[in-house]
Amino acid sequence: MSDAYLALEDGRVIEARGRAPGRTRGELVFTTAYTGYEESLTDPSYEEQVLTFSYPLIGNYGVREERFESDRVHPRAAIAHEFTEDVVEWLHEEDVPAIDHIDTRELVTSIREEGAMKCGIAVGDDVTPADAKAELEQCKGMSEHVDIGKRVTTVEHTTYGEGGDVDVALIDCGAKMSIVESLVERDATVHVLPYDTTSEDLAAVDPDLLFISNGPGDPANFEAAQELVEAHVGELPIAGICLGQQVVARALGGTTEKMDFGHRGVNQPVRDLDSGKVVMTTQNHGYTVGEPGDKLDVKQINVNDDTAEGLANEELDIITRQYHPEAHPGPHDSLGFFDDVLAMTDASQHVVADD
Ligand SMILES: NC(=O)CC[C@H](N)C(=O)O
Repeated sequence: MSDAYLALEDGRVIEARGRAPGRTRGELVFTTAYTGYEESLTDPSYEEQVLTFSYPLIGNYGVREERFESDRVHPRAAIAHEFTEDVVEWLHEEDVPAIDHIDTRELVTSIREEGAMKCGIAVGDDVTPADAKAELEQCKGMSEHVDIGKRVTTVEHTTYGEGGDVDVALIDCGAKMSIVESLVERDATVHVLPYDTTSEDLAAVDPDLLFISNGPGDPANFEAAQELVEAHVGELPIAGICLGQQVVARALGGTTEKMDFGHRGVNQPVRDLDSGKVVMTTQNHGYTVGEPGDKLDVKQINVNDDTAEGLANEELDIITRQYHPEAHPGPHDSLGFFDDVLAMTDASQHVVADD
């Protein structure tokens, strides 16, 4: 008998050691990041997912709030080969089930071979394999979480960096705090606005730049953000990170598709097609832009699988990234993205589209 079970969509039930109790379900994914567990666990893009760490020891440098990317833990459960007491205590307080003493190498291989899959987890003194299976049966696919934006967005307009040089409207589809900080550090005033902000709401802010944030789930479920991009393209410079890139692409006639197991880690190589330069990037996504549409050019690609990592339209003042240039966690290679984005707000550079 064990005190923790993980039921997988492929029919297996795996025994583990229970570290934080509870019963839950979600899409089982993995990250290869070897640092940054505080940032990953508080990244809103992990909402409705169960996060497996492929790095075997998680928690070796403690838990500090100043590293958090949001005010709570977002994955529904966490899995590692070994969690330290610090992390276990934190997940316990946050009511997030955690399991370890599990063969994560084998689990990650299964996800790579079979794709991200639904799972159910049951942790506690009296749990049985049937409890984990019952959770699995109730697990929805990612795209079925149509209201996912509501659970991760700000409720009201919040301003950071008052009195800055430019006003950025950041549509919060589940934004990481370090995106806000990266802009404020560069003297922007950041208006964090709800995911369902309308054009009328945006007019009240009168921003110099429209920025669509990262966020969880299927970009097709962020219709309001897509409509904002459609309404303001050519009139405002537009930027996007991760889900933001996907939303911008969809708004301009592009398509998005689900990947088999996604990209999650801090060493994803990306090639810039103009310069030929390769940078290491932080990533966390399960969807990707398929066709960019005829208004956007693919400017950067993933070295491993050629998927679109950066899109742009210089005349319309649009730049997006599939990866996370804010680098929390991860390498600082692409922090210059924020300078490029803010440079678009320079009126002398901004050409208004005439179609
Ligand atoms: N980090 C993100 O913004 C993730 C984007 C989207 N939810 C995906 O999984 O592809």
